[in-house]
Amino acid sequence: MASLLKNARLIDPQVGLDEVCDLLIDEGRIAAVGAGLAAEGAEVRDLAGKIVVPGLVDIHVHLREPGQEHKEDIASGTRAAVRGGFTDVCCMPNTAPTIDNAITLDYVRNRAAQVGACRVHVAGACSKGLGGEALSDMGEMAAHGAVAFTDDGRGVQNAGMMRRVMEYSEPFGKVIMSHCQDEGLVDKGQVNEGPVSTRLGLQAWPAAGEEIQVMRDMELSRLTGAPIHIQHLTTARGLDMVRRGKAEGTKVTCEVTPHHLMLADACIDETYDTNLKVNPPLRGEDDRRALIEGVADGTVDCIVTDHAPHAHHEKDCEFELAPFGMIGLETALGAVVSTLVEPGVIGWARLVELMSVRPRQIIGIDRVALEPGCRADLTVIDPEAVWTVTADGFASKSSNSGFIGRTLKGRATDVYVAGRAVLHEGQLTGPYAQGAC
Ligand SMILES: NC(=O)N[C@@H](CC(=O)O)C(=O)O
Ligand SMILES: [Zn+2]
Ligand SMILES: [Zn+2]
Repeated sequence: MASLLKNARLIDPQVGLDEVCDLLIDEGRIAAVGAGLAAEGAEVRDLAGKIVVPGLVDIHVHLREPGQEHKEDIASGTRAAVRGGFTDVCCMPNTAPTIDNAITLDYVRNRAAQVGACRVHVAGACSKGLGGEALSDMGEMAAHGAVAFTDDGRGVQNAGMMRRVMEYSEPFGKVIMSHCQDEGLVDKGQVNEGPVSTRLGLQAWPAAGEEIQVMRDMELSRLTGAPIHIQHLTTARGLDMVRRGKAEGTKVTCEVTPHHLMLADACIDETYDTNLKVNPPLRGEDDRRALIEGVADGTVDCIVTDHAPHAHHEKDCEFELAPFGMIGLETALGAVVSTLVEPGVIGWARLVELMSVRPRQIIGIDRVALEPGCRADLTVIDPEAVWTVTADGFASKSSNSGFIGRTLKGRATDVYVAGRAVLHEGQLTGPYAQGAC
């Protein structure tokens, strides 16, 4: 059945749209956009006060399937994504077994087509078992639908190996995503190296442990011609390197997470809250502010959650023993609206670029715009919704969020995938997007 969304503020910088009008969905596509639309037989929804944007896309999530389904699985992770307002996610290959071959990749894509609540794109590994030594089956994975390659969870340690990854993958036209971490420098670092690591008496994870690989991978991109996407960038200097690289024409893009934009290492003081143990670590206040500037000035290409679920018993231990990572799918939009849009750091159009337009471009999936003919993958946002994050309120199997107890403004109320409401007035509906991608 056709759906007519009336009186919403439609925002899409791709087509220069920011106005209150109507949008008609028919047969999975946008049929019309304009004022005073009518459609016989259509379900009519009054969305006065709401914002409608091209569906949000998170290109860095960990769905944990196969192998770690006690933390998350494709069904629960994509439900969390939809609750957070996302129509698409791109999942990382650090599963068990690693997604480093076409068979495991097929498994994830087929499973997502059966139980996924939204579209699922898959990043394959660069190296076998994330070992950093032997190339993965990149060609076969590209042929079977991988959208990117990354050893996320680990940095590729050997520069020669990273060069081979870039050279080998280049003909497949897939972006290499880089988790920048020099293991020699970082060693068993737990928190950012600085006053906080000293105060807490925890082993330090220095900024240089990240920046050295940011610089190295941009140089290797220049050498090979392969595009490089810097994952979860956290430092002011790293951001400057990307800024300069872009000015020089390097094929570099970068992402930041809501937690690195909103939280700093000082938050860990006294609490030793293991939910704040993430990789890369929460940095100092100066780095945090620099990242916000990078988001505002266009250096940062996109915002991703790095949704990294871990079970309660795994995080409920000494800081040093806890795994790195926090969940983020269900809090990302509220965190971005509260930290960036509400204070006027960015406007809504820039949010759409950061969370919808650029992510699609980086992983090379179809453009979605608010114009007739486009696929109706849409997110409806209540910009005035004020809500408090609670440990028992997640659709995710895990609740290791660093935002628990915080009050956020802005929340997705409805999500359409191919014209189907997979989230309706805040409720997950199912049936899910079959055969997604
Ligand atoms: N970010 C994290 O702290 N953890 C991620 C790995 C990663 O993204 O590097 C995980 O898989 O748990
Ligand atoms: Zn990572
Ligand atoms: Zn990650």
